[in-house]
Amino acid sequence: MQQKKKTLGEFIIENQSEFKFSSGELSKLINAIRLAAKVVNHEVNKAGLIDILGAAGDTNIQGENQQKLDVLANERFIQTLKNREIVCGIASEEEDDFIAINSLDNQHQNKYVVLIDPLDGSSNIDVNVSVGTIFSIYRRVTPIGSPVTLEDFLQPGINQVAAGYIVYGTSTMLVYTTGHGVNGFTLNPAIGTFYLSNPDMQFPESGNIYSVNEGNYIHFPQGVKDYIKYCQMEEGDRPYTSRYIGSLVSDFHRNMIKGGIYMYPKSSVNSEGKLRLLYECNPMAFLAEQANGKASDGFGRIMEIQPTELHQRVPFFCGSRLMVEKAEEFMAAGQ
Ligand SMILES: O=P(O)(O)OC[C@H]1O[C@](O)(COP(=O)(O)O)[C@@H](O)[C@@H]1O
Ligand SMILES: [Mg+2]
Ligand SMILES: [Mg+2]
Repeated sequence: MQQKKKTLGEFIIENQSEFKFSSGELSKLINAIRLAAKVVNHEVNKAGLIDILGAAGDTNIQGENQQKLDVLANERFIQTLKNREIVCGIASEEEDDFIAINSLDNQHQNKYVVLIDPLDGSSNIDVNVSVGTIFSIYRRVTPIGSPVTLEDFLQPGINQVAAGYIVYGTSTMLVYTTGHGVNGFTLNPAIGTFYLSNPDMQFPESGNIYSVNEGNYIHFPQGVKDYIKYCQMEEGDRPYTSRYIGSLVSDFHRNMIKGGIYMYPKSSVNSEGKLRLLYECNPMAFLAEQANGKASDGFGRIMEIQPTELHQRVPFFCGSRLMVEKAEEFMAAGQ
């Protein structure tokens, strides 16, 4: 049965023709991400057996204690991409600044930059709850042949050429889009091959799951408080069910399959929310929109925000279209 399913490698080649004047560079890049995903998956799976649990002892530019697995996943993805000389720059949650890839012999000839959240859901690493990796790919805006600059990274989400995530859960899946729908691939760990298990993934237009850290409730804007109350009221198809894993990738993945909304609003303690625009919100927004879902900062489209900083945060509302629109209504009313 599985053999009939297309492998990720086959899918990448078959879909290369979707890109006009394709040089195969994007295919090579997605292949490199596939490889790094398998390497990190292998490490994640044996987390309890080798010394990669717990804090690494440093803090990243977000002021967060880096977990050993944050650092390891960061190194694996960066090394895999560097070794293949297919990107001209990388930005990561775990790196203060972007990394310019200037290998001498190719004279800055590569046209893509990659932004990654190497390990998403870090608070869940030590407790064996599913975590993930998030990636976002842009074509550079500075001329090929010149060194990459910050400008190449500070692009609005609408410019993404590809985005995706890997979820290291009960099974390991790689889910991505190149602007032609969203497809999910499940890893067969026995042979190390990703198979197309979830073609053309779609958010149900609405659902009955809401995902938010209600521990922050008293700090939320009135609009969010009112929307949460709306979700909990006995009326129509409500109350909804509250599900919050604390890993954006896993909460998003579940809501895409079952229908639901994920929220990380701003609050009186996090003035811009917690999630990072460039390597968390934009890639998930691209996937959501490609799967008929919606992604907003509570008032407008995430992918139209013009970034100003590499690690900037934005409020995030993402999921089934009708649920995000309802949340936006409450945000507008709560102003
Ligand atoms: O513990 P909180 O404040 O609810 O935050 C959980 C959120 O923070 C994150 O862990 C942030 O991502 P990182 O783990 O990559 O820093 C999201 O995955 C998750 O949804
Ligand atoms: Mg994250
Ligand atoms: Mg992270």
